[in-house]
Amino acid sequence: MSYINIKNLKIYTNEKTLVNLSFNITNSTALIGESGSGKSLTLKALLNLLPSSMKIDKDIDSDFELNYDTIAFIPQNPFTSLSSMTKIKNQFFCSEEKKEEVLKLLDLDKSILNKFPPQLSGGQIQRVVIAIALSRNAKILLLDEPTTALDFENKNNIINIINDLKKQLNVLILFVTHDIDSIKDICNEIVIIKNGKVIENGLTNIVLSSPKEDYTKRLINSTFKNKNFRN
Ligand SMILES: Nc1ncnc2c1ncn2[C@@H]1O[C@H](COP(=O)(O)OP(=O)(O)OP(=O)(O)O)[C@@H](O)[C@H]1O
Repeated sequence: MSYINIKNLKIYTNEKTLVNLSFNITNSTALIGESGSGKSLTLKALLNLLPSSMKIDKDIDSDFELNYDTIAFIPQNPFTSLSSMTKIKNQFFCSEEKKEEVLKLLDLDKSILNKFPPQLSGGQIQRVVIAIALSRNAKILLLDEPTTALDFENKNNIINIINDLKKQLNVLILFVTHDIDSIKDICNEIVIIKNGKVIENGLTNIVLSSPKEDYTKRLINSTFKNKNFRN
């Protein structure tokens, strides 16, 4: 299995430090925090997409180069990452065999290749975006709140699919969300952040069953409340 060791990541402007943290991704890591805690900036730093007004100091060790080919980014709103006027088959850049192989992994029928994105459901679009990412043989999936825009059924589908992929493929996962419920079965490690700093981290089942910090307890409780509300 590959690894990414974020020894230090500091993101700052002339006025203040927004993110200053370190954590490892050795299998599947969830990055959890309330709004404004620095989740998106951390992802953008890994993708080299920070705005030019921000400065960055980073010391990252990994056993592969982090670039467009090795990082697959699954955005919060997958609709924006496909071209709506282009058939799905023309949004892949790989062999026909590879297309069929990744569609199968994502439980998508190959008839989808001849459709345009607006003809698909939100859950199908999400899976197509992941299929395209996997067709590039990415080594890490960066998932930015991938369940937020989905309804309850599609959300469960995508969680099951990510879980299956994790078992079948040798791919690292960094799953960013404020919804702890969606990661508890996927990510073996959890990193809780607040104001750009790590508050608590460790194995998911341990942190969730005996959180040390009040902030973590609050996040867990709010997830629990939301779950009751949704059901
Ligand atoms: N372009 C920017 N210029 C200045 N500050 C910014 C900029 N983008 C984000 N910030 C600040 O950096 C901090 C972290 O923001 P970030 O978007 O990473 O939070 P987040 O955890 O992803 O929140 P959310 O869950 O709401 O998406 C916040 O205080 C935010 O106001």
